[in-house]
Amino acid sequence: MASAAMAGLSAELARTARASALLGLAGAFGPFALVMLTVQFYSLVVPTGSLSTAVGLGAGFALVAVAVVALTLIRERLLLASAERLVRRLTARALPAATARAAVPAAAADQALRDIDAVRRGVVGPLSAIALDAVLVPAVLILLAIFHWAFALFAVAAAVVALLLGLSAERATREALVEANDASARGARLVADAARAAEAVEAMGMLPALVGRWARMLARGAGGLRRAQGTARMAQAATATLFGVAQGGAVAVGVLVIIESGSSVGYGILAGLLLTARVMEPFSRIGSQFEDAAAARAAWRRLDRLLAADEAAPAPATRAFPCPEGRLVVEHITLVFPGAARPLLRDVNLVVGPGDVVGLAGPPGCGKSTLLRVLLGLQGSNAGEVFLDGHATAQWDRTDLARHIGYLPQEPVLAEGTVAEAIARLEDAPDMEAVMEAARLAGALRMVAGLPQGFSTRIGGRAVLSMGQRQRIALARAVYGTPRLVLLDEPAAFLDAEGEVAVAAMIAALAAAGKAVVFTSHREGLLRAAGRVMTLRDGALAEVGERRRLLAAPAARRALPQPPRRIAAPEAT
Ligand SMILES: Nc1ncnc2c1ncn2[C@@H]1O[C@H](COP(=O)(O)OP(=O)(O)OP(=O)(O)O)[C@@H](O)[C@H]1O
Repeated sequence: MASAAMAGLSAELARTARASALLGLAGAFGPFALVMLTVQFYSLVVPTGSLSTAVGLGAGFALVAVAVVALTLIRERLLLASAERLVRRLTARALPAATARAAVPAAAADQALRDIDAVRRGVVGPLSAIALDAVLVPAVLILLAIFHWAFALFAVAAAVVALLLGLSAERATREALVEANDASARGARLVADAARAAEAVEAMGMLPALVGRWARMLARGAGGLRRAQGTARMAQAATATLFGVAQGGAVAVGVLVIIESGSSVGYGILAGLLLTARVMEPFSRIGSQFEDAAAARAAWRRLDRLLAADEAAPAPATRAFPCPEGRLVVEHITLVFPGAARPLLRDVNLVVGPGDVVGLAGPPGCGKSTLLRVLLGLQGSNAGEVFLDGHATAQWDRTDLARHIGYLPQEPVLAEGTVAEAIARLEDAPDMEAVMEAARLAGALRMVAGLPQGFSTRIGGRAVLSMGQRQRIALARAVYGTPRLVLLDEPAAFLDAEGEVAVAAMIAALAAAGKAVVFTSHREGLLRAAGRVMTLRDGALAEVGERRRLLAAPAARRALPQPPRRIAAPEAT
């Protein structure tokens, strides 16, 4: 299944290839002229010893050489510009598609970027140069025919043999090389995942098992790869031999031409030699490029599959909407992950008005984080819709919607930069007053003040922050600016009791300021900060009754009428 995006890119590449080929044809007059000048040198200067003719021919030679270099440079520029455009457009399409669909977005994005690079190398690498040089062949053949039809015929035969050799070797190695490349991409994904959990891998002795898996994955493609590489090398050696034989053959043809025409003109042989080499040259280079070609082809296929899946579930056209209140309405959301036996979310309905605080509880894996991702529009659903102030979030332009939303993901990953930049959502010139206000609200001011350079401390590199410190900065980022809807996934997961109190205070302050707040938590203490507590059970969202909530609170439990205490009878002996 070819994606429309890749079909469009491939049509654009074809246009670039045609333009480059035309430039190449124009450039073909260069080698043509160079051969003619070389031949003239032998026929005019060698017998007469005329210095002025030699100088004139030398000047002509230099002029033509400069023109050839200029044309080659223009062609290279054209290819580079085209590759750059291709990379830009592919990145803009493939990166969001990869991260939106993958279970581990960072690894998927990494793979997509590596694939884009492999495609780029395919466009600007030696393979495209060979293809473009091959378009010169007809021009050189015409030139050969001018000397003698026998040269042209011989060169055509030699080129056809070289081409057949290259194509059959390519066909024999193609699948194995593409498969090996896919296996290596899967192995790279495994390593990327492992690197993210490097400490757990080492601490729990999982390294040998991981290395074993990786080796098995590579071994699956290795047999085919070895055979393919063997075939490719043989084809390369055969082409090199053919190249040598063709050179000798051109001399033989030249000799035959001289004998047949009865002339003693030696320059015919020279021209034949030079031009036959020119015809054979692009074909002789094919053999060494199979692996790069397979890597580019495999990368292109993976990107094509990714974009085709993205196009099968197209993102609707979006626009900006006003968000004066921040009223969240969730209607009949149902979500079934592909391959799952049951829906993770089943007809979920929820209304969160300005100043409302909803706590989401439920056992691990029941779908709390996924529901938050659906509310954010990061995860689609099979049915139902999410509205903010009456506008479907699916139709909302993401950048515009993001201004009205604060989000704390479960894993507080922070981008490289200063603490202030991280809180200000990577704005180039953060509004320090707003940054400090967000940090104050998130209870992070004291912690940031204790960092070596306060808000200017760089995150990443050697400045390693604890999970708790990162979570506080990520909380400040969530409330930075003027979000109307704040969604927090386990906001106190990495904090101590004092931190939990600070988060509860932050939630209360957000509610007092009229923000709609939804947060997930396993902590009963924090859930008490919610006006309503909902649980997800078997995909259905239900409100926890007031009495059960109070029962969960130790202070309130004492205030409630207690059921008569039953004293356990001693066990019968
Ligand atoms: N993109 C996805 N594709 C397939 N399954 C997924 C995807 N994302 C999440 N799941 C599955 O959905 C289930 C719910 O995950 P989720 O993280 O929403 O649970 P949770 O209630 O937040 O759990 P916890 O309390 O442990 O954080 C899990 O079994 C998870 O594997």
